[in-house]
Amino acid sequence: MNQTLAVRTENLSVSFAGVPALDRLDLRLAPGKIHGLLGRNGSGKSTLAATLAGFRQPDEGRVLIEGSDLGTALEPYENAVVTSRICLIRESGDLVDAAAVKHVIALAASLRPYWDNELAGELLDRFEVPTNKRVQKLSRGKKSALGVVLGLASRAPLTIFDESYLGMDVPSRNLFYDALLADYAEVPRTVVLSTHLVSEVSTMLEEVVILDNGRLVTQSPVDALRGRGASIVGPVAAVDEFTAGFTVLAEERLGGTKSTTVLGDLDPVLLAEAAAAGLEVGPVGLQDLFVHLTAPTGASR
Ligand SMILES: Nc1ncnc2c1ncn2[C@@H]1O[C@H](COP(=O)(O)OP(=O)(O)OP(=O)(O)O)[C@@H](O)[C@H]1O
Repeated sequence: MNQTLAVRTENLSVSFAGVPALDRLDLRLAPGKIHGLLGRNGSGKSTLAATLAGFRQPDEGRVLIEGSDLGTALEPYENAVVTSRICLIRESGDLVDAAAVKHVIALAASLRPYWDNELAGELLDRFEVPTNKRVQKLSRGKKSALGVVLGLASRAPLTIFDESYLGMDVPSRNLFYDALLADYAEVPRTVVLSTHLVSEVSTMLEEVVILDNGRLVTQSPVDALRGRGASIVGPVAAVDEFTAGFTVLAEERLGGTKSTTVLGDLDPVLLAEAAAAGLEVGPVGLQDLFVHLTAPTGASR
């Protein structure tokens, strides 16, 4: 049985040539959940993923990995006890180009303590990755699929997918999401999905971390985040009247009907007013909140 791992960062900072890529991050990733690591290009997602996985040493602060079988919290950098429990799959794949797929799989099977070979075989079939081909002969999408297979079949207690599935087409990405959810239900583990395809993954996520320019914008359960706003749907005039004075995140019109997404908590009085005006109130979309929270300073929303 896998032990799931919890992750904590304290004042975590990483810089490149003096420019911070991660700036004093204090994070907590609860064990056994699917976390979304969201941020715009260059916000620090890959740097964070690599640092959590022990590929990179922090310049300041630290990463601590905690699990019931680890005893004390341990730092992952150059620590095989911890890194054997972590699998980071990056978009680059980190694959040996000249090796055949079957040899890549055999190597992973020999290195990964929680590896499930049956699952690997099933997934290779499902993603139609040819096992006799060399990695360098695979299309970008099939290379990504191979990365996804390695990540899922590793069944590592902390599994991080750093935009590793972006090279796959939509049906293949959907296959990945289904396979991840099914296997996660069978073998719970801590999963981090780094992405900017927020709307695509939003229903799978339980917690999100949003980065912007290396800083933590927010860390929150998805439900709490979605409660930070509301979408109001109904006749155009009624929606406009109701939403006047709110910060508007997004608007969409279809004929005489309008959907406006606003920031702010709707109290019971406002909810009653909305119902009386014939308006439907729903939670805010994660994508709209993400765009708002990471908009360049001064952008008008
Ligand atoms: N090896 C490196 N050398 C120099 N600068 C780097 C290096 N890696 C990352 N950076 C810089 O650190 C910052 C964060 O980059 P990072 O790749 O972590 O962001 P990201 O959120 O993963 O971006 P993307 O979504 O575009 O992949 C960027 O400003 C980037 O230019």
